[in-house]
Amino acid sequence: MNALAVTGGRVLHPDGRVSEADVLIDADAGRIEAVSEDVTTGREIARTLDAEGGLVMPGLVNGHTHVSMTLLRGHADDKPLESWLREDIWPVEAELTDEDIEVGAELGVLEMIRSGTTAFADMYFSMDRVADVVDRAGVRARLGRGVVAVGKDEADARADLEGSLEFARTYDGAADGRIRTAFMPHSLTTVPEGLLAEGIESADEDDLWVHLHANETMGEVEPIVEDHGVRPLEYAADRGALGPDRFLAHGVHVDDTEIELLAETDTAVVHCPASNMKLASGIAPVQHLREAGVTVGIGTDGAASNNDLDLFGEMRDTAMVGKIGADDASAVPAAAVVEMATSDGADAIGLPGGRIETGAAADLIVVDLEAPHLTPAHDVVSHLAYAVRGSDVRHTVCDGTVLMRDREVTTLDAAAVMDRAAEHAADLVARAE
Ligand SMILES: N[C@@H](CCSC[C@H]1O[C@@H](n2cnc3c(=O)[nH]cnc32)[C@H](O)[C@@H]1O)C(=O)O
Ligand SMILES: [Zn+2]
Repeated sequence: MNALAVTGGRVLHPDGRVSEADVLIDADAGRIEAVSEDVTTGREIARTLDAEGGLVMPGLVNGHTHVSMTLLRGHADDKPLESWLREDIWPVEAELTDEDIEVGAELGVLEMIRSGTTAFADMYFSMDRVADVVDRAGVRARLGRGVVAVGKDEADARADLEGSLEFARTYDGAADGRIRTAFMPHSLTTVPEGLLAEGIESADEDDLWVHLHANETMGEVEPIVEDHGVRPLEYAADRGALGPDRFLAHGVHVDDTEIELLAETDTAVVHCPASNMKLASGIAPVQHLREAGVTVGIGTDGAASNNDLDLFGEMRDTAMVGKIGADDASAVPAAAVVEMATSDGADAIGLPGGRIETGAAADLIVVDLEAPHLTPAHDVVSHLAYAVRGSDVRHTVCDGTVLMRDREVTTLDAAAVMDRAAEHAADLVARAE
């Protein structure tokens, strides 16, 4: 066995307990072999990661993003979804080249590795380039090409749809299985009903997952109710968009019947609190969704509506806005938020990881707990939800491979990635003006 040992720290167990333990990893198999005190005794250990003064926990799962949008970080702020997309984002996205997308994905993945995210779900264009970055950087991802029909003629919209299915078929299982895919219609209002139903039927024939934005703003809910006389998620269910191998981003404006429908169909929701606050979309009923038995993950959404990809910030936002939304300070407690960012997130997007236990995927991080803002440590789980920042992550491991050691990313050249991204972003915005 090519043994990697994470030693000297405390471990966050799947039941939320924290205890002193080492973690033994089979680096070739990408699997956790043992979680116990002193895993090194009597064993030949090829490499060690020092977790002294730190917490070993599952790598975080960013359940919904558009990773290459890092190039648009800070480009257009302070607007609601519809006008933000149409007036600011889509015109710039029309100028994106394949290389821009690759460079933006490198920047986003670099940021995620440095803030403890080991898996993410991504919807964007030129996804072969994003897949290449995921492969090189060593993270795990569920990737899909977004389908948008608005502003396109029938032939172009159909080509977009075929492209999404084709990408999903071709790349599922790539990067030694670290890449999984999905058919990704953008939303219920940007893809017409015929195309939506047809695309989902084709996806089902090939056992592909499905991911879309749903019930993000009232502006998306109202036209569906007006045109079809049903709530958006009833409309979605009738077109095959709900089920255990599907997940929705946002789910902000969902009523009781829709929450029931999500639970019955075992459809997961990825909550994106920062994006929902920044675009003033509304407050998702996270406590209510969880109580109804819906699997809820957490996502940053794109960097243009966040504006970072730090899932620790997102955990804090999830707890805070969850309480305001429920008008109850005991709603969405720290432990729930940690679950949503780890095991529930992994389940929501259907990737391995999210648990530190024997037999689980070796996707884990070490969080440094020795810092003023983390002192005293009455309750480590509380710190994870409320006080830890992405910059407190010391090491990041995915699929048994060390992606960051002592804050040094090993799979990407951080300085070069940042330079290239800044240059491409400036050119991109200049072209669009
Ligand atoms: N093939 C499609 C690409 C769609 S990718 C996904 C899209 O989602 C957009 N997006 C980013 N954040 C959000 C959000 O919060 N809600 C809805 N769409 C978003 C993003 O800008 C991108 O255009 C096309 O030809 O247009
Ligand atoms: Zn989105």
